[in-house]
Amino acid sequence: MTARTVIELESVRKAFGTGAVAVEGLSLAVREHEILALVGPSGCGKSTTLRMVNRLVEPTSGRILLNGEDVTTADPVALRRRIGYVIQNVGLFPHRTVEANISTVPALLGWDRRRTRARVAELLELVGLPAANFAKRYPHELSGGERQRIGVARALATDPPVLLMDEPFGAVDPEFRRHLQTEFARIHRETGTTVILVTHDIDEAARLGDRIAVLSRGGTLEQIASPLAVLAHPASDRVRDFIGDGSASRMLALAQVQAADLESADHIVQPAPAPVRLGARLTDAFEAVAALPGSAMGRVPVVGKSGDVVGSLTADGILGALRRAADAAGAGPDAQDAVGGVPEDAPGREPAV
Ligand SMILES: Nc1ncnc2c1ncn2[C@@H]1O[C@H](COP(=O)(O)OP(=O)(O)OP(=O)(O)O)[C@@H](O)[C@H]1O
Repeated sequence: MTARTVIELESVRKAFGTGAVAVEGLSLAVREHEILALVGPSGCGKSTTLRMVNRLVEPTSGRILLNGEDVTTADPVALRRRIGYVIQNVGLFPHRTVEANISTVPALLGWDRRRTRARVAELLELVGLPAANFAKRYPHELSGGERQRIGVARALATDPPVLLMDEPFGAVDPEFRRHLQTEFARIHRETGTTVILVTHDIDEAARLGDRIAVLSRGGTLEQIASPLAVLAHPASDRVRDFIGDGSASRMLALAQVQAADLESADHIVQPAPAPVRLGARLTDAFEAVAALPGSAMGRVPVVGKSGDVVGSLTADGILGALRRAADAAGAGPDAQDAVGGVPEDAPGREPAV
């Protein structure tokens, strides 16, 4: 089945008055419910691309369609109410409470108090900041991470079908950033909103993105594919340079232990070491094998859903699994989607957060 396209950019170009061409002939399609991570080096046109979707920036030429409708002919205010927007440092109104901040768009739409209050409570619950503790606070009474989550709640207030996020976790320290990414992956699973996420961080893109679009200078699309396909088969030297080192460890975090990677359970030395689950991330399997005592002969048992041992795994098996995942990513439908086009549905995967 082919996923529905929600946002489509057709040969979009943006030249600023200064003569700077931020985006040149960019075509890409964003599928319903996916997180498309837009990555690339500083100044390659990521933010400009995002801001053209909600008309904070007007394209010089080309078309941008939202559910098949040309956004350049839509009323910009009405358009922005249908598209949530989250930026670094959030931009909460400092003199308004959390509740009032989240209620901004519902108030503009004339929602009554009861409906608005119920929605605020629901959203605060969703982002893990219960209304009883947080609704009446002011932004300066929150940590940076809490403000960021309020920004997400505010952007989701009227349940927009599309969410644009520009470096949403950029302002928080790396450890908490990881936590917010995990939280956001959960929120996304619950809401199913279609998301374009701008980030310069390939790890964030690989963790959160269903697909990654890699741009190079001048808003040129180098590759659009699943995280595994981008890591295993970079489409150009520019993509390779952008990804840098560490692809193998990133791929370990994305690929899973599958039945095809297992050897017989007969070779497991007794007493059996703690098992790894079928479907676990290869990173977890790798750590389990690395932590084995010498007596285990480098082999961990693997259990299925019911907890029964279904086979065993060694370091060689993990390498084989990594190769299989890389090959599958290269052969998958997304691999053909090197530049533009509307690829077929990718197989669903659990976020690697
Ligand atoms: N309002 C503007 N006027 C003139 N040039 C601009 C304007 N906004 C962006 N640019 C230029 O367009 C190019 C793309 O900028 P953009 O902010 O979209 O890049 P980016 O990939 O989001 O960068 P970063 O990762 O550093 O935020 C840059 O060369 C930038 O200087």
